[in-house]
Formats: sequence, structure tokens, C-alpha cells
Amino acid sequence: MKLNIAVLAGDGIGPEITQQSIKVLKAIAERFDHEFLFEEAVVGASAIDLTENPLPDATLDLCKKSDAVLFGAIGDPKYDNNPAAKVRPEQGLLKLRKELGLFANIRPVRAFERLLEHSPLRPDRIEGADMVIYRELTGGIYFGEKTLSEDEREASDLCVYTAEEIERMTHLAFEAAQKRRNKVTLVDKANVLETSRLWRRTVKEIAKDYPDVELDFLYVDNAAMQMIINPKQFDVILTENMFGDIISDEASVIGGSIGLLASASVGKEHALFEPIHGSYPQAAGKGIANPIASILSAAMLLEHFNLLEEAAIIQAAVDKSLEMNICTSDINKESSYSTEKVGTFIEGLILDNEDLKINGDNLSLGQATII
Ligand SMILES: NC(=O)C1=CN([C@@H]2O[C@H](COP(=O)(O)OP(=O)(O)OC[C@H]3O[C@@H](n4cnc5c(N)ncnc54)[C@H](O)[C@@H]3O)[C@@H](O)[C@H]2O)C=CC1
Ligand SMILES: CC(C)CC(=O)C(=O)O
Ligand SMILES: [Mg+2]
Repeated sequence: MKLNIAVLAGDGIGPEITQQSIKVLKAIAERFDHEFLFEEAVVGASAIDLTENPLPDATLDLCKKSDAVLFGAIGDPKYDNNPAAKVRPEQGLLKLRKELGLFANIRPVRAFERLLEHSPLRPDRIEGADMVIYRELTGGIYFGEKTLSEDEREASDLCVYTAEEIERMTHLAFEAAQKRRNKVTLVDKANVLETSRLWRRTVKEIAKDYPDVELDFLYVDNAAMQMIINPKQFDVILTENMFGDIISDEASVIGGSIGLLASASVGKEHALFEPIHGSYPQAAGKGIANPIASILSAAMLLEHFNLLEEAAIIQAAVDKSLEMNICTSDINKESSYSTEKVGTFIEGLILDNEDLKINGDNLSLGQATII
């Protein structure tokens, strides 16, 4: 298969982790005889430095004409610590999501068997946890009108949802549940927010089309607690933009590190793949960032194009690297390999390891095993 992939590495650790996923994708191309073409463009703080715009037109044009976007991360302390800045790196990512129509952000979370002992959570609580968060990505409070009074002592952010925005997200979540364990949990704050009550009404109505899927509801504050107390109860979590942003960072603790959590952002015409974490500026250039979230995002890219065996091979290589303790220090303090070493190890497994084969016909991420 031939794929044109736009690479937006961004800021902080973005470039060093994205480099590892490109290596891995090139290894897959070689092993399976695909043609993956990569073209880079600037975004975020580095784009502001060059063009005063966090999403230059040339970057957006490249993304629109590419088959997929591989995204690193954006953000820089010079903006984080300056609330008065009018142009900000994050605006680039938000605009990109809106312009590409990427309304669904899919974030799989599972407890890696090899990492149970390294989790800050009790192994018996997280063993077997396996969920996917369906986060609405182009609506809600992140995109509503913002105001700041002239004396800068009053501010507001408007949260708006339409039934159409909720409906298209809900169908995706229920379809995903049908391929998993047939359960959807809607996370909202319907005891307080009108938008959440619209979510509940709309989701309840759509659920009638999926009688084989169990639907339940949790307020987001309770969901945040349940995520830690009993994460195994979750299959598909459906939620709005900001709640999904927050509970998915929380859910990353189950996996052992946010440096492991990948995501796919999809719409009708475009798709973008990015780790769920940010630009982790404290680590930039130090070679300590975990590249696995980015590498597994590349696997989700392949899965999106139905290259299921290829995606599963990446997952198997990642599992093998964790099993062999070839990982960065966020996973295991006693075994600290650099970002590049971990990427090179996974690349090497894909290229050279004849034993890296895949079990099963119905492949999707998480089903690969080393045999
Ligand atoms: N999608 C994106 O590009 C996002 C960008 N941001 C931006 O990133 C910047 C930093 O934000 P933070 O709140 O500090 O979030 P962050 O996700 O960058 O880092 C939070 C903590 O997570 C851990 N971490 C993150 N990535 C890791 C990796 N690959 N390997 C190992 N550990 C990792 C580190 O302990 C780090 O201190 C800000 O400018 C923020 O706006 C934040 C979230 C998402
Ligand atoms: C920086 C934000 C725009 C995004 C974010 O935190 C996320 O998508 O996880
Ligand atoms: Mg986030």
C-alpha cells in the first residue's frame, strides 16, 4: 500500500518521539513491501517562532492532501507561564482538529501484563483492565466563545453541543462496543450541566438501535474515582471533549505511564494519530521520553488503513520490549534506556525477528502475541 503521511512533530519531546515512530513505520514498510512517504511541516510553538502562526496554511494544506497525519506534541513553557499571550501553540492543534473535522478521539487504555508491578495502583485492581475512551474532539468548552472583560477581572468559556455532534460520536462508540464487550458508559455531569443532559437524552435514544449493547451512566466526578478503584468495569467510555481529556490522562496511570497511551483522531475525510501526552518540555532533548505512545499511535494509523497484521506486529514488538525491560525510566527506574534505544530495539524486532508472528484471524490492537 502507498500512504502519504504528513509529519507534524511539533515542540518539546515531539520531534524525538516522532522520529522513533517513523523508524518503526519504515521498518513495517520494508517488511511488508509498502510505500510510506513522509513529509514534514511545522506546528505549535516552533511554527509561531518561524511564522507567528501555530498552524501555518502550508501545514494545513499538507495535512489536507495527505492520507494521514502523524502528530507529535505542541506546547512550550514560554506560553504556559504567560496567560496574556494571545497567540498560543495549543490554538494550532485545536484549529487543525476543527479544520480536518476530527470529531472523534479514540484512546485505548489497557494494563500491560509486564508492567503490573510498576504501577502505582494495586496489581489486582488493574490486571485485565481494557477500555477505550471515545472522546468528542471538536465541540464543547474548548471551542465555545471566550470572553475577557476590559479590566481582565471576569472571563468566560462557553460550552456548546448540538444533537448532531453527539449523535455521530455515539454511533461510533456503540459500534466499537459491539466489537468489544458490548458496554458503553456515558460520562457526563448531567446533574448540573444542560449540555450533559442533551448528551444523556441523545445517547439514550440512539442506544435503542443497539439492543445488544448495555448502556450505563456515570457523573464525571464519580467516574474519576471509579477509574482508579475498579477500572475493569469499563469497556467503551463515551464522553465530551474536556471530560475525555481529563479522564484519559487519569486512565494512563492504569497502563503504568502516560508515555504509553496512543490515540487516533478521526473524521469523515481525515485522520490524525498522536500520543495523548503533551510536549513534556522538561524532558526535551534529554533522550528520556517514552516513545511508545507515539509508536502505538503509528500502529493505530496502520489499523485505520486496515493493515491489521502490520499494526499487530508493532504491538507485539512493543510488548516484547516491555517484557525484556528495554524501556525508558518512566516505566522502570532500574532499567533506563534512551528514547532512541527503545525505538531502535522495536525497529530491530520488526525487521529482524522472524519469531514475531501474529496469532488469530480477527486482529486488532492488543491481540498480538509473540509465538
Ligand atoms: N496533544 C498535545 O500536543 C498536548 C500538549 N500539551 C502541552 O504540553 C505542554 C506540557 O504540558 P503538561 O501538562 O506538562 O503535560 P505533558 O503530557 O507534556 O507532561 C505531563 C507529565 O507526563 C509525563 N510524560 C508525558 N509524556 C511522557 C513521555 N513520552 N514519556 C514519559 N513521561 C511522559 C511526565 O511525567 C510529564 O511531567 C503544555 O504546553 C501543554 O499545553 C498538553 C497536552 C496535550
Ligand atoms: C493541549 C490541548 C489542546 C489538548 C490536550 O490536552 C489533549 O488533546 O489531550
Ligand atoms: Mg490532554
